[in-house]
Amino acid sequence: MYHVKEAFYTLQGEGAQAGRASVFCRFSGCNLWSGREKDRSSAQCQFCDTDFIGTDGLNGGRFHDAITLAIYLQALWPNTTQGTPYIVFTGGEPLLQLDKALIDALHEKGFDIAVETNGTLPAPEGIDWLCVSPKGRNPLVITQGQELKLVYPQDTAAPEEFADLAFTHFFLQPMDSSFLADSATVEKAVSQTTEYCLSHPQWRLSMQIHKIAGFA
Ligand SMILES: C[S@@+](CC[C@H](N)C(=O)[O-])C[C@H]1O[C@@H](n2cnc3c(N)ncnc32)[C@H](O)[C@@H]1O
Ligand SMILES: Nc1nc2[nH]cc(C(=O)O)c2c(=O)[nH]1
Ligand code: SF4
Ligand SMILES: [Mg+2]
Repeated sequence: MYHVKEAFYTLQGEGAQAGRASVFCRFSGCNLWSGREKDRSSAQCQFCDTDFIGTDGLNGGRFHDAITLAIYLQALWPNTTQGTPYIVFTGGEPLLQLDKALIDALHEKGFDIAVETNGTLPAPEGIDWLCVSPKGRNPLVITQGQELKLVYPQDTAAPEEFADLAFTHFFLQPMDSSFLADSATVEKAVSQTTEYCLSHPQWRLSMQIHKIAGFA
């Protein structure tokens, strides 16, 4: 059984594929936070910007098997022959649920498959675009992929710790803390990130363009 918080068609807002038309499938649940505000300060990941509890979001629900979910997700892609269909699995932590059966079912329908993961769980085979976003001291079990996208700054996860891993692209994404009780300003995180990228040209700035442009 797959638990999906929400699913929708939008533009990828982050990283090297930013601007690309994508079906997003947000799985429910995460291994680094319960998703409840009362648990945030004791969670292994404390700056999450996402509601991933339950199945009550747009197009959310429980899906019994891979074929049923793949048909449901395919219907969110427009009826066109233009471009390669692209799906992004996120969450919550998608690697708690994404499996080979669902990957195979979507490949069969012509999709390229992207995953946004915290990198602490093993990935099934067949993912076309793997984006790992380390969280504090939580050890990575995935140390290679297409994209390493670090939220910056994090006290306990400096870019230098990840710079030698086998990723094609290295991004720093300013921490959005606007929703946190003791929020530092987002502008400060953006300027710190900018400074870091200017002095360490291996890294590129990833702005969350969906938040700037105001789409999902
Ligand atoms: C909500 S997470 C879900 C996927 C996975 N659990 C992960 O952490 O990568 C999706 C992306 O948003 C990023 N993100 C989460 N909270 C953020 C924040 N407050 N500011 C900037 N990016 C954030 C994550 O690092 C990740 O790259
Ligand atoms: N447009 C858009 N792009 C995104 N890239 C990563 C997202 C995520 O929440 O994983 C996300 C999201 O929620 N919306
Ligand atoms: S690991 Fe990802 S989904 Fe889980 S709490 Fe952190 S940012 Fe949110
Ligand atoms: Mg998001």
